[in-house]
Amino acid sequence: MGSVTRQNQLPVLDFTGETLNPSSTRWLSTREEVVRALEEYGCFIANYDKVSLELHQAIFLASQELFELPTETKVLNTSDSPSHGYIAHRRIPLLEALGIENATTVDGVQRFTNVLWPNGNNHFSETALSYSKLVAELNHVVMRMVAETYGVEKDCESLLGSIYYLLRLIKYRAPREDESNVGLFPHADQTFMSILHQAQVNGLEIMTKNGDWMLIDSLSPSSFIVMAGDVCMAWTNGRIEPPLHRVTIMSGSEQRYSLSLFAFMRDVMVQVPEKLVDDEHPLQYKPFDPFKYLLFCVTEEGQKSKCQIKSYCGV
Ligand SMILES: O=C(O)CCC(=O)C(=O)O
Ligand SMILES: [Fe+2]
Repeated sequence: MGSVTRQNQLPVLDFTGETLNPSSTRWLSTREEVVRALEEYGCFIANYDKVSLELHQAIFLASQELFELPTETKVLNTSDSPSHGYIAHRRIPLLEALGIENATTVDGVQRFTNVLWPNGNNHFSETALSYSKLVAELNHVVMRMVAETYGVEKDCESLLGSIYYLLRLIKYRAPREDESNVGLFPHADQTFMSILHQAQVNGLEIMTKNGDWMLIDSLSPSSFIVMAGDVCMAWTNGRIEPPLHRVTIMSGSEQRYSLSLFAFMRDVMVQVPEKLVDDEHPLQYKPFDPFKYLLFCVTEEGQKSKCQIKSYCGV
């Protein structure tokens, strides 16, 4: 695999003001750029200022406060779904993560807060909920733009109704001299779409189509990385491929805090829209249940697979 390029080559697309209005010309031009970026890189940087600087600061402060809780408390955040609860890998000692299931709903956030702070923590709940809702809006905009560009709006409607969001709060500590600097091994997300956001410390690297690792840096508080997942690849019949990405933490750096808002789907069968199948693009994926796909990924067969989504539902 190639070396890491420092240059941030990802397209930066504007999602402020007029762009967010579906009847504006900026919406139309942006939707073309969205699809071009997703087809080329599987991701792009969105400049999105609906998350204010205050909210950006508040959510990362809330995250710091959360990780300061004792481990006995953090492990109480369990889930039936793989990797949705508390993660502290022995294989990757630098990483610690907590997931809030149904993070765009009052119930989901309350449930999480009640487990971690039995005496309540309204400030945390309100911050996590506002953040998740605003970032989920960005995901909706991107999904609509993709659907419109491919002319498959109707097919997209049922998917939009079946989305649930997981907000994963992540903390990486810096490695000691004798430790590996792996924060997260190379992987593609099992989501439809993921929206990543970070505090000041870099570490995220994304693989380009020619096999180079590209360090994502110079991000501002209004920068969000919008990244396709496996389910999006299947739905678009392979047009949009999720990028491999990893996290590398420099020794001597500060702790790194990041957030992933994951769009997963439940109670729906994902099926390639008819319009996306033709002689040039023969059907590549059978209809599948994206929730069962998550369960497949943690089976022995899923773990061994080089491309899990193809093993699960590839034609
Ligand atoms: O920490 C990051 O920036 C990336 C996190 C990530 O890739 C994930 O949670 O799947
Ligand atoms: Fe990821």
